[in-house]
Amino acid sequence: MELTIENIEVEVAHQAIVKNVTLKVPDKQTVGLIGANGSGKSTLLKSIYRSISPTKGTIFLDDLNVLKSPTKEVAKHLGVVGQFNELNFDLTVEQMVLLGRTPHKKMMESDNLYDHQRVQEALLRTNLMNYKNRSFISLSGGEKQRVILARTIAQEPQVMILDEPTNHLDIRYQLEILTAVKDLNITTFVALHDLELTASYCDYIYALKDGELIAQGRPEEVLTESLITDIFQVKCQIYENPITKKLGFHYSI
Ligand SMILES: Nc1ncnc2c1ncn2[C@@H]1O[C@H](COP(=O)(O)OP(=O)(O)OP(=O)(O)O)[C@@H](O)[C@H]1O
Repeated sequence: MELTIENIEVEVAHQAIVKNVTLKVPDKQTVGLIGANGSGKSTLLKSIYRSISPTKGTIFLDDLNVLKSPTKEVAKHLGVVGQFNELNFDLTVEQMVLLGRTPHKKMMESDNLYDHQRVQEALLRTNLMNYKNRSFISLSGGEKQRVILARTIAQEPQVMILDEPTNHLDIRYQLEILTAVKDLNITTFVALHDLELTASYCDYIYALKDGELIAQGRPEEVLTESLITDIFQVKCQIYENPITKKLGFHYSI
């Protein structure tokens, strides 16, 4: 399923935060979104999953008009791993992951064997089998992040949006989470701060500055020393990592 965003503008308090953004995430590709703090990444992602209404523009999942379709219809196809995962009420990890099945259920329909199988598979993929009876609010930030990913996997979306999914995660889980997402082999649009992870996991990258897209292309095309200096206001040297053979970055001020 392809995600197509055209001419999206988002204003907050009469100020343009996202300015005329047009982009595409092709079927089964992993596309990254990079930009400094405050550049508008979360706001753009929120407009896709309808947590914020854009003032202008269109968003399509293939030919499904996201901004004009019922939320439940969109949720059958679009999964989200957002930045903040706090709850005011408590659920076990397993119950939390089971919530991912909600878009596929009719009102009052009970959970069936297929739903429970999806939950078990999601718990396995995120290494959470031993946590399934734990209370969600007692978990660490990184554990919560993995539960939210498991919930999204159980949802079986064809398109996934992730806003800084590696926040709170130690190195092992950063790699595990991104690998788990990649293994789903679905259309993925992900905001990331870590440029090495971005370079190794993304097929294509968009760079946002002050709400505008200023570059796009394959990682080695977009991640240049001058672009990184422009976006993040740091000096940067790029090298080939001798072990991974992928892009490595050295920063200084
Ligand atoms: N509800 C709001 N009211 C006022 N300003 C807002 C609101 N939401 C976002 N902004 C502002 O919009 C800008 C973009 O914020 P956004 O969260 O999209 O940035 P970001 O690129 O995701 O940043 P980060 O990397 O820090 O997560 C920021 O300057 C932020 O302060």
